[in-house]
Amino acid sequence: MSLLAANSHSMSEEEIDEYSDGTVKLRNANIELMDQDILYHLALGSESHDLHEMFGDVKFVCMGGTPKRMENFAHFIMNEIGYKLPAGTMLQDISEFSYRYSMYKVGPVLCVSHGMGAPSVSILMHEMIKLMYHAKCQEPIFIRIGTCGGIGVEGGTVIITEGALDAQLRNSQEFTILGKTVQRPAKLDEKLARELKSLASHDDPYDTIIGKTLCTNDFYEGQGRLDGAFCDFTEADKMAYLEELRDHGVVNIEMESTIFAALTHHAGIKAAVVCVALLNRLNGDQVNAPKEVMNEWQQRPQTLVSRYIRKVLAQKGQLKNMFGHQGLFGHQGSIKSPRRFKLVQQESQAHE
Ligand SMILES: O=P(O)(O)O[C@H]1O[C@H](CO)[C@@H](O)[C@H]1O
Ligand SMILES: O=c1cc[nH]c(=O)[nH]1
Repeated sequence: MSLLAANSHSMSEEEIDEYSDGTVKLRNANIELMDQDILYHLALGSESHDLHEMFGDVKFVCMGGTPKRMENFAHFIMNEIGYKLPAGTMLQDISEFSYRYSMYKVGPVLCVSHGMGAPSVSILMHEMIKLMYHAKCQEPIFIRIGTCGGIGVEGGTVIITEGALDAQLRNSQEFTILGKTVQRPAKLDEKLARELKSLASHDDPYDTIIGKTLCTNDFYEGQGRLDGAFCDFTEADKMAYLEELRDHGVVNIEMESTIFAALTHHAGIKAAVVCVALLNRLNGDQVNAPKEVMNEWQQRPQTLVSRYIRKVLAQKGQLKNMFGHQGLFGHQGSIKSPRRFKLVQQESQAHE
């Protein structure tokens, strides 16, 4: 009998949406049969760390391209939800020794950097979904907090993705598995997108809109820029392409939404993408807003997501309960076998 047939946890496309206990299930029966599962790029392991103890309370997984943005978000959300670290402790990058991604935990919120583009996000998503599984997290929600180029929208506009399209305008992500092409739907949670939109305030000094997002594998030629190292098309070609995208309902371009949507959907995890536009691509290609302005713009998706997290926690009556929680320092202390943890670190360093 094949491994998949032998294991009741391998799930069909229909079943995965209907699991009843709220925990994340894996579509891979192999994992349960392994002695240990090393989440190599996170510097964590299912035997070396007590993942349930460390991450079992996670409800929100927020991701964005850069380690600094996610560290800032961790500090921001800590303040927003009134989470207190134990005296004398500070936020730590849990995945520091992977030298790949950064991860900060603030109570029920995990803040993780994902790097640029589909391959980087794909590796992280496999390990994050497995982390949710090992930790037995209940119905975690994944949100990407990103930046993008706007199409017909001004820099500083916040854009919630209602449909993620690949470079051929398909609402899916293409994978090559064992040499074969596989398409998986790039589905985000529509209700979550609407709920996020509803949390935009009339008092916000910027627009928050919902629209389709184009996801490319490149920042330059792939996004129709004239300012890459190479360019074999004219400005008129570029403008015709951007107008075509606009006619299709596309309001922004970035580089991770389809893989993020496809893998969360495949795992039965609700997800959303919220980005801020750094420029209006109809007006140019260079990202040239002053640093301070861009920093303030990048805060905007974080503010929207924090309103959502606060709302959910308030509904659960958990906004104030967090003061008594075990802080991050406590979680860092949940390594089951320090020796194994050292090995994971050494292995990570050896692959640097
Ligand atoms: O701001 P982040 O999250 O990194 O995302 C956007 O910025 C990068 C390009 O500058 C791409 O990864 C794109 O998707
Ligand atoms: O134009 C842009 C800006 C940010 N990120 C992108 O992928 N494209």
